[in-house]
Amino acid sequence: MTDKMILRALAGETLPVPPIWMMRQAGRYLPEYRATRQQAGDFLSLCYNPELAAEVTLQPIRRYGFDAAILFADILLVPQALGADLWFVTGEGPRLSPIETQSDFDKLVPAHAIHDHLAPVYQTVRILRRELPEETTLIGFAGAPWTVATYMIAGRGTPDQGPAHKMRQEAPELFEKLIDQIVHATIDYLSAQINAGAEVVKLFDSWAGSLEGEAFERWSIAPLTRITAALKARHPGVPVIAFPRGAGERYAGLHAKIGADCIALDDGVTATWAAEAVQKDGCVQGNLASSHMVTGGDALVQETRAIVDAFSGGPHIFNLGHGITPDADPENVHLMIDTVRNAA
Ligand SMILES: Cc1c2[nH]c(c1CCC(=O)O)Cc1[nH]c(c(CCC(=O)O)c1C)Cc1[nH]c(c(CCC(=O)O)c1C)Cc1[nH]c(c(C)c1CCC(=O)O)C2
Repeated sequence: MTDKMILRALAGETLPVPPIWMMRQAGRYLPEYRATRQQAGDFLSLCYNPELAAEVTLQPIRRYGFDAAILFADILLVPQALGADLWFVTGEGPRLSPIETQSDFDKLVPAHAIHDHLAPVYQTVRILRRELPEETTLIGFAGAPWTVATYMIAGRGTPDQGPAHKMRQEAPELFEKLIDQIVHATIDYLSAQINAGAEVVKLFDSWAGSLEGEAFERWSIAPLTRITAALKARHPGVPVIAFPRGAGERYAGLHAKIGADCIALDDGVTATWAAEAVQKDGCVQGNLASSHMVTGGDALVQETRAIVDAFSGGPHIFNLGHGITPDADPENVHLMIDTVRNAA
């Protein structure tokens, strides 16, 4: 039996104090992150510099003693490894060469050919397994196919994922080929992260909520299920966390459908509802609104306690409902952690 709290929760154990980590815990709200990012030059150079990527991964562990570290990288490294151009525009976000036609798609490399490009990421994982404290779990991750496809098709972030919705409706064969390619690349990528030392993997489907009805099942849940099944076949015993953000009531039943060990919840659902509807099937992660990391105070303490309390009857990993934002106050993170660890 492992001593690592995150692995115990993922195995279905109800713990007296939930383990805790935070999405985007290595990020711009931390002065030490901003300093290392500047040393690297820019965000992508930081992602591909194993020593510095490991350093920023470790910073929030040193500062806060979280129970898990998440590999520092980005979901858009996979499209880049598949052959898309990728760059970040300061203050605006990512830009990629868009996939609009069959001939754009034909220029991508095969899924198995991504590893040379992604080798620095695997090296970051190896460094982290050496450097992390014994009690800290290392989480690897990738974007889910639907979310990754929304960026590849539009060539940027979009408010409504319009271009991807248009392609799935108007060029379904091309869209399906693209999803398939990302499914295969993601299986290989996460498998390589696990071989390098990742102990848990998480799939981020940040835009799952924009899919409705049958499309949600087909383009969010089915790819998550395929990836999870393939990873379970190759790496039995390595837990998978699935995060179909914005699923709302459709979070119910997802453990069984996806075959995931844990379902990560955003703050669009209440903890009391999710304890009944989702946690009854297995471990849940979440779901404090990240705005509390900006505003702090009594509201943060009350809401943190309410979430810990609602999920206290089953396996739970405390987290935010989405990533911490650059305007967050690092002191509020201490307040959240102290509240979680003293609330039980
Ligand atoms: C959609 C998405 C992306 N990246 C990611 C998602 C899915 C989760 C989510 O919905 O937030 C996931 C991600 N991005 C990053 C991580 C590292 C691990 C972590 O600390 O959580 C993870 C897990 C680092 C990052 N990825 C990015 C930053 C900020 C870059 C910087 O330092 O300037 C970090 C720390 C940049 C990024 N990367 C992406 C966008 C849209 C942006 C720009 C928006 C922004 O600036 O916050 C794509």
